This record gives sequence, structure tokens and C-alpha cells, in this order.
Amino acid sequence: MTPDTVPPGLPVPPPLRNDCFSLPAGVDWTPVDEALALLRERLHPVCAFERAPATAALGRVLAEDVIARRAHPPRSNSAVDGYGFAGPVPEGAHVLPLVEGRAAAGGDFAGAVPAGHAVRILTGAAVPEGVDSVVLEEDVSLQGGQIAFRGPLKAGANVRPAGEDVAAGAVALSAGRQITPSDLALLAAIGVGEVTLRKRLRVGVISTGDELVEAGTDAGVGKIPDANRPMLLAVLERLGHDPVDLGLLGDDRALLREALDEGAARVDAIITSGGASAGDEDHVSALLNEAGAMQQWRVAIKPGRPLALGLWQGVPVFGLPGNPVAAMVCTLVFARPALALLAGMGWVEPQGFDLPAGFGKRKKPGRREFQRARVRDGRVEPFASEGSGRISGLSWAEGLMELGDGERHVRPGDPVRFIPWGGFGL
Ligand SMILES: Nc1nc2c(c(=O)[nH]1)N[C@H]1C(S)=C(S)[C@@H](COP(=O)(O)OP(=O)(O)OC[C@H]3O[C@@H](n4cnc5c(N)ncnc54)[C@H](O)[C@@H]3O)O[C@H]1N2
Ligand code: MOO
Repeated sequence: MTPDTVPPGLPVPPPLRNDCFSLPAGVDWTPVDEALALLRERLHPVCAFERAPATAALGRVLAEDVIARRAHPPRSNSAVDGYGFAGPVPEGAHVLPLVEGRAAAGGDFAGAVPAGHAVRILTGAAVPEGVDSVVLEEDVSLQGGQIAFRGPLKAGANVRPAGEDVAAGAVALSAGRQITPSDLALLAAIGVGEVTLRKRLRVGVISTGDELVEAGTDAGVGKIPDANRPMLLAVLERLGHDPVDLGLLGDDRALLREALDEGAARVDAIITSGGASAGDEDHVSALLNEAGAMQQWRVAIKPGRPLALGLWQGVPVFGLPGNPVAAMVCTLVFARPALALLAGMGWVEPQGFDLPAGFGKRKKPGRREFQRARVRDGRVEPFASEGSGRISGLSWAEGLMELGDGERHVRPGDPVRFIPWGGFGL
């Protein structure tokens, strides 16, 4: 990791501990929740702080709470076009003389409105002194210099009090939040033009495998296009990180070592796919092992059993399985919350909901299953195949269906958990 240049006064996060990916001794298949709890406990933010204009903050992570510099709304104002006066008014007919002039948004009404009088007021205009209620213009008849309308009308009717949305000095957005388009409106409204952000987490992506060629090039016989790298780079972009393409490597340990060395100098975390299990050509796990800070995580999950996690020169490496569906599932289930922590967003949970199953299935106990799925007519439909090489199913799907660790006999109509892609931050 390159040392960040941090403006004076802003904190520099400490490095990760060498044992951050170690697993409890004697555990064979680690349940998903335990694996996640370990990551949550051991990882912490690694991205330094920087100041930036609020308008450039979309998708970025707040490093500090944002305090409202002004109230929203700053002054009590009218919610409608109508006539303002001092309320309340009781039931029955009312006739009020109008004062000269009007209150319009951006143009203050000079002076006070005397008791028993009304003033013409437009939506968004600050209510003049002596006014606390507004009657809608559609409910009024105008006769000469007077208005007539029927009560009752409560005091405060159609008036938006100062600070009813956000009080000046209140925490409007909390540290760790990833700025949304709506937040840009809020920041503008509360007078915040500059924010303290975390630098974007730089995440390198490497594909490994002798069978792979660059996407878009002629693969020829015996080769296949590298499908994981474009997918993973795009996922990282969507999650708000800074994706760094570290390339495609054959099953060559020396080259991979070089790429990890080079990558570790440029990025804050590395995601590899392929070579994660313990076979002859599984160089990612072999190398991380050699580095001494690696763990072969055997997580009780389908798909995505082999997962190699380690530190390479202090940089966390997520060695994902090569099968594209497993690579996607492991990225969303494990890498996403881990990267969010590193990026200063805090731990993130996938947001799903239970819907009736549109299918039947018997699931064996002992592992959590994620299947490509979509929702039609309010029911969850799984993809026709569970094969984790079936990339087309990822495109077909609109999210993942999650089946818990235990045994489960799902019958049509039973509730099942569906997590749309958006629930994973995509
Ligand atoms: N004896 C065992 N063999 C395997 C096991 C096992 O438990 N015992 N697990 C299987 C499972 S499950 C998976 S997943 C894979 C994971 O192995 P690796 O991480 O070492 O992945 P590879 O062998 O390199 O590749 C698996 C598969 O995916 C294709 N692949 C790899 N990278 C890409 C890419 N960038 N784009 C498209 N496709 C890719 C690769 O060609 C293979 O077909 O191990 C099983 N074996
Ligand atoms: O991780 Mo493998 O793809 O479970 O099938």
C-alpha cells in the first residue's frame, strides 16, 4: 500500500494486523455467519481522509459526521399559495382586510401584519411578522381589498416551521455514509459546501488461469474469455470503490508473485479469481500460504467453497473461486462487507425480504446456499440450473435467493429470502 499523503490534522489509519484472516483451530467448515463475524471483528478502515466539494461527493464515503450549518427550512414559510394571518380561526365565515403588498419566495414582506388582517403570500415565502397560518387561495373569495373564507383553521395551518426538517447544528449525515443523490440535495439545503471524505478504496482485480484470454479477443480452441475480471471491476465501481485492473495471468507462480508485489504497492486490497482451492495449479492459495499470512477458508456455502484470504505485504487479498457464479456470490457475500469496512463505510448487511416461493426444493443441512433468482408475480423463481459456471443465469437473475444453513424443505408458497442486486449495493 502506498502511504497516502494526508493533509495535516487529518488522521492516518493504522495497518491491518497480520493475523486478520486466521481461523479458529480445529474448525472444518466455517459457517457463513462465523466467517463474516471474523472479518467484521478484524478489519478496520484503511483509507485516509480528504476534503472535497460536496458536489463531487456522489458515491463517496463520509469520514466525519456532517453538521447542518443552517436550519432547513431556515425560516417559517408558507407551504401553499394563499393568504396569511394570525390563527387559529373558529368555525364559521370570516372576512379579513388585506394589507398592501405581498410575501413571495425570495422577496421579504416588509413590516408586520396587524391582528385581524391578512396578507397575500406565495409558496416558500417566509411568513411575515404577525402571521402563523395560511389559508389556501382555492378556499378564498377575494372581494375588493378583503378575503372571505370559512373556518375553522388551526394555528400553524399550511406553515412549515423553521428547522422542522433539520435543525441548525444537528448531525444531518453520519460518518461512514455513502453519499446518494438525495444527500447532495440535503448538503446543499443545510449550507454544507465541503465535506471530509475517505479516499476511495483502491481495489485491484487479477484473473488467473492458463485457459483464459482477454475478453473481446479470439479465444480459439481450448481457451475461454476472462469473464470474471470485467464483472468484478464493474461490481467494485458500483460499490463505490476505485477499481484497478491488475490484469490476466497464466498459472505461473513467479508472474503471479510479481503481480501481487506490484499490485500491493498500488492498491489497498486485491481480488483474485481462480486458483483458490488446493489443486496443483492453485497458485493464489499456494502463494498466500507461502507469505505466511494466508488462510484457506472452507466456508459452508454454495457456491464458493474455496476462498483464500490473506495479507500480501500488508494488503488484504481475497482469493475467490474461479467459477464466475461462485466469484460473484463470494464477492457479494464476503468481499463486499469486508471492503466496505476497509473503505470506512462500516459493516454492511445485504438487504433482502421474504417472499413466497414459486418452486419446491429439498435442501441438505450444513451449508448456506445462494441461488440466482428473480421475482415474478410476487413469487421467487430460481434459475433453472445451480451450475456455478452458468454465467447466463447471473444475467437472467435479478438477485440471489438465500437458503439458511439448516435442512430445509421449501414448498411452493413458503417464504424464502430474496436479496435483489440492489440489496447488495449493486
Ligand atoms: N477436488 C476438488 N475440486 C474442486 C473443488 C473441490 O472442493 N474439490 N471445488 C470446486 C469448486 S466448487 C470450485 S468453485 C472450483 C474453484 O477452484 P479455483 O478457485 O481453483 O478455480 P479454477 O480451478 O481456476 O477455475 C474454476 C472454473 O472457473 C473457470 N474460470 C476461472 N477463472 C475464470 C474467469 N476469469 N472467467 C471465466 N471463467 C473462469 C475455470 O475455467 C474453471 O472452469 O474448484 C472446483 N474443483
Ligand atoms: O464454489 Mo464452487 O462454484 O461452489 O461451485
